[in-house]
Amino acid sequence: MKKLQISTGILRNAAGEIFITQRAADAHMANMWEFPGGKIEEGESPELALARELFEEVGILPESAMLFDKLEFEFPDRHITLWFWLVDSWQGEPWGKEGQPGRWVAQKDLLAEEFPPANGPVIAKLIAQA
Ligand SMILES: Nc1nc2c([nH]c(=O)n2[C@H]2C[C@H](O)[C@@H](COP(=O)(O)OP(=O)(O)OP(=O)(O)O)O2)c(=O)[nH]1
Ligand SMILES: [Mg+2]
Repeated sequence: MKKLQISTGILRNAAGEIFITQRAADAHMANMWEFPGGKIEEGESPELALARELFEEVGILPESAMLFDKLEFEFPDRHITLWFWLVDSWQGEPWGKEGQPGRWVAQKDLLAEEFPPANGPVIAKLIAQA
């Protein structure tokens, strides 16, 4: 079974909105919306992976990151550990740098059905705290 560690950023602006992006049609969890992020590479810390992935995918440099949740999930073909970082300060303006659609959503309006099943608990926690 493939084992992956993933670092993702919950980018939240001063209005309490979160920037989410849509996964590609040919990717695992195709077309689902997600918190930008990706695989932690060999020898890389979760924080460093977060900064690298956020720059690659949405063009921002995080200035702070607080671990909000860490979840394990078993897909039929892989076991993933997801690190969800709350980022409320960054340099730049997030956009779909890899051509992916992106949008701001009020924290209370996040919809679990739009995200991969692994995100269920973190979406519930975000809504509860909105
Ligand atoms: N980025 C992100 N990935 C998520 C979320 N929820 C969730 O189940 N995943 C899963 C989907 C993928 O199996 C994995 C993330 O991999 P990825 O495709 O983003 O990896 P990556 O950016 O490094 O891209 P690549 O190397 O495959 O090109 O985690 C989420 O909210 N954000
Ligand atoms: Mg990614």
